[in-house]
Amino acid sequence: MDGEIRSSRFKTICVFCGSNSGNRAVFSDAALDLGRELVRRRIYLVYGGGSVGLMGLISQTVHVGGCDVLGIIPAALMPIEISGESIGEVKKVSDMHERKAEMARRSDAFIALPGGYGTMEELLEMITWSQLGIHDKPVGLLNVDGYYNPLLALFDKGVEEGFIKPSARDIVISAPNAKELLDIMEECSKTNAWIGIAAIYSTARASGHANKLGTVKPWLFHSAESTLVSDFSSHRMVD
Ligand SMILES: CC(C)=CCNc1ncnc2c1ncn2[C@@H]1O[C@H](COP(=O)(O)O)[C@@H](O)[C@H]1O
Repeated sequence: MDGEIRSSRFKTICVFCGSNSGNRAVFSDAALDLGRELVRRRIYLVYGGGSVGLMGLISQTVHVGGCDVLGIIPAALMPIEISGESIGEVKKVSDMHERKAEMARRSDAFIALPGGYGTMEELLEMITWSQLGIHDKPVGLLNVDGYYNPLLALFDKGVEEGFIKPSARDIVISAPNAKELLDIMEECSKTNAWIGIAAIYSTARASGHANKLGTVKPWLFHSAESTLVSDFSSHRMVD
């Protein structure tokens, strides 16, 4: 990563990630790298509010880099022996449901790093809310060292077996590293047609023609799904 500061279309991104660090350094490295990439683009972080696992690594990196960090944490997880010392601003909420709604309301986009059930549940909920038109914000998956390949294969199986619409499969934007993921998400959010653009990117990546994407006309791919109204248009960091 170069040190150059870049502006971003996103003011705030919510990152879902493991409360553990995983068994291999590649996962910690990816959390630190995503944190640095957010700082480089001057993007605020919304996260689960703990200092354990990958959550702690990314929040520390963004905070030290000088960008705002907002942890949203249910009262039951607040004791320091459970979640560790929180970093930056902390908002206490009553339960996990309120936490997710608050995270979604305050963010312009979502990214999932590797994690366990908690991370997968948060990711799946944001995908589902996008499918239902509850929000229209990009959902990114940082597929570190292929960690999420089995989940992506399950999504493909869902399409093949008729449980997931092909257009809904493209809600998830995945990439192997933070820079590539954020570049694609920024490109996709330029118009409301990001679902269509994401599909073009994934097809181009698969065929090795990603460098020709500069010729894509975003308006060609405007999808009906993308015009649905968002309940979460407000994204101020502080009430
Ligand atoms: C009781 C207990 C095990 C607490 C561990 N400490 C935690 N502190 C804060 N948020 C957490 C914690 N464990 C899970 N989460 C929530 O679940 C997600 C991660 O779960 P997981 O590690 O992927 O599955 C986080 O994004 C967070 O929203």
